[in-house]
Amino acid sequence: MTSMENKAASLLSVKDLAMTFPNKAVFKNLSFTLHQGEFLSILGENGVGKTTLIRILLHQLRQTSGSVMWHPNRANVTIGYVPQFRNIDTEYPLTVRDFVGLALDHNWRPWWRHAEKQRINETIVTTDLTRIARTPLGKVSGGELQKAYLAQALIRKPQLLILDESTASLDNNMKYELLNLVKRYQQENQAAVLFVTHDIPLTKAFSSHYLLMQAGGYQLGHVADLKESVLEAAHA
Ligand SMILES: Nc1ncnc2c1ncn2[C@@H]1O[C@H](COP(=O)(O)OP(=O)(O)OP(=O)(O)O)[C@@H](O)[C@H]1O
Repeated sequence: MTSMENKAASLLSVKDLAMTFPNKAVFKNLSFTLHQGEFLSILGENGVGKTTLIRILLHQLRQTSGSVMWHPNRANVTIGYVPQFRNIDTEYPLTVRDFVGLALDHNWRPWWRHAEKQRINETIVTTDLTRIARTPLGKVSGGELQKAYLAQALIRKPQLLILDESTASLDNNMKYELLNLVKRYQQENQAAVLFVTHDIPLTKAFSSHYLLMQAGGYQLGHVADLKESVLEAAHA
């Protein structure tokens, strides 16, 4: 995690970050560096500030103090985001393929250019959605829905992929299936991953590093160094 330990180029440096809401100090003095190709799991009890951190990184919230530096700069770092699972309307009319393509910026043109069609097709294949590409999103299973969100997040080839409890509520096979797709993308593209989770086995199986957020502090390290007592404390 530290720049000494990792020779890859850094993508994101968070320094002395603090966030205080009017009625609550969430975290302070949070510092870490995320490198290209790194898979960082963000762990911690409910309410410790994991989603708040992600919202700051996504510019949805402004931190109270501290800095977030992107390399080379924020405008040149493409981010993909996969949300937490939630049910969608069974009448939702867009097909999986159209839903995946929604994230392409096509300036309100009502058709896809050839290169865009190719990118959609490629992404559908790499996320294992070919069989259901023409199925309305409202008719697919929970695991397939999360794969469609992943495909939508991957379509612009992000250098950083953020998963905010995206595997919660999936069955165990689906969790592994989804994260295998994430891992393959990460490795083939030297992308970085931030994975917010309460799932310790998944952290161990897929991430290289962890950030354990705790009331009043945090721990940062290699997943091999995660201690059982720490895991239990994190497993709220
Ligand atoms: N916009 C807001 N205004 C005031 N308080 C907020 C706001 N957003 C979050 N909080 C509070 O900040 C704390 C951290 O919330 P956050 O959602 O970041 O925690 P979390 O670690 O992601 O929790 P969980 O694991 O339950 O998702 C909580 O006490 C929450 O109630």
